[in-house]
Amino acid sequence: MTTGIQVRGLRKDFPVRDKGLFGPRGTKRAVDGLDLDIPAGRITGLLGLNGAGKTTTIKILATLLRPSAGTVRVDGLDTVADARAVRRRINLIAGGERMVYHRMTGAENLWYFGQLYDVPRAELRTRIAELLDLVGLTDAADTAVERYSRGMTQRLAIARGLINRPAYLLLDEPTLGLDAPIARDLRKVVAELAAAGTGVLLTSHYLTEVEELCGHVYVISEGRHLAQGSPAELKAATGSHRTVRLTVTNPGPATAAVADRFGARREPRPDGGELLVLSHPDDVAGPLAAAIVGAGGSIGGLEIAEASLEDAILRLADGEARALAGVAG
Ligand SMILES: Nc1ncnc2c1ncn2[C@@H]1O[C@H](COP(=O)(O)OP(=O)(O)OP(=O)(O)O)[C@@H](O)[C@H]1O
Repeated sequence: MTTGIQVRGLRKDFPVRDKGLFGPRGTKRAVDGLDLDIPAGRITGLLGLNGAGKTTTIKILATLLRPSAGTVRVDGLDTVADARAVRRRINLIAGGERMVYHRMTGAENLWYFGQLYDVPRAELRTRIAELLDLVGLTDAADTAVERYSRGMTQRLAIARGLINRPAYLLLDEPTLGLDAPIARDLRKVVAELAAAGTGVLLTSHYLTEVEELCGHVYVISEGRHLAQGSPAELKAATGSHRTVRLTVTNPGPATAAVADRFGARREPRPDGGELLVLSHPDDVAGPLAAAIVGAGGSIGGLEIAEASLEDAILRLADGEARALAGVAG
């Protein structure tokens, strides 16, 4: 049996009316021929630009929407033909959406969703206790959700997403609006689940989160594939480099020549010093500093900023905007 989630040629068209309720009918293509592979035991990222179609894709994977064309297979099962069996294998946690019932207590919600996911009753009671403990809601188990804070509600949504011990977990902005310590705990739980074999698909606007968790990332734009690779590969492919900032307190012609030789930009400082800024794929901070000292320069400060996935995505977005506008990159 093939394991993992395979998305092939996925397309989703939504019917829309151009002008108001009685305007001409048209279609909005939200997803346009996507191929994705989400293996078990890994965290795969899905990042998007320009109304990318991430939420639509995730809803199709979760069997909540039918594709207009293409297929999604979960451990070989089709999300349309075998929807029930697929639902037992997957679960969805969406930040910012109403995933739980506000009139019920936390424990009642988990009981309800546990039954919906066919969790055996004998197992359900202990499972609920474990999950409430995991998300720090044991003390609030019997409080109605309408009295929960936003963070507590989101934590309950996380417990709900794990109630059926899903083989695949779909996370759509799971840390949206969460306090930093809770977001950090959630990242830890997700990493542990993946290490234990769960396949995870993660979308997040917090790119440091994606960079920390995801081994492989797909970048999509307007429903189409734009790029894929590990965060390191995406950074390399887009030329996103680490940046070195070195302050020379006594700049002169000799240090300027060194800066030019390394291709560093020189920025005068109000105190008479000079800031050298250099982006480079290699670790050049040491050689640059040594050459400056060798040329009689004194170093007032040295900062190294690692290239981030955010830089890479911004570069991809920029390239995409140029392509859309017909400007040569
Ligand atoms: N039910 C719908 N009817 C018509 N158009 C829709 C519908 N749902 C989504 N769209 C459109 O499809 C495109 C993709 O939407 P989707 O919500 O999947 O994107 P997204 O990548 O999740 O975006 P965001 O990051 O802003 O949440 C958008 O242009 C959106 O307006």
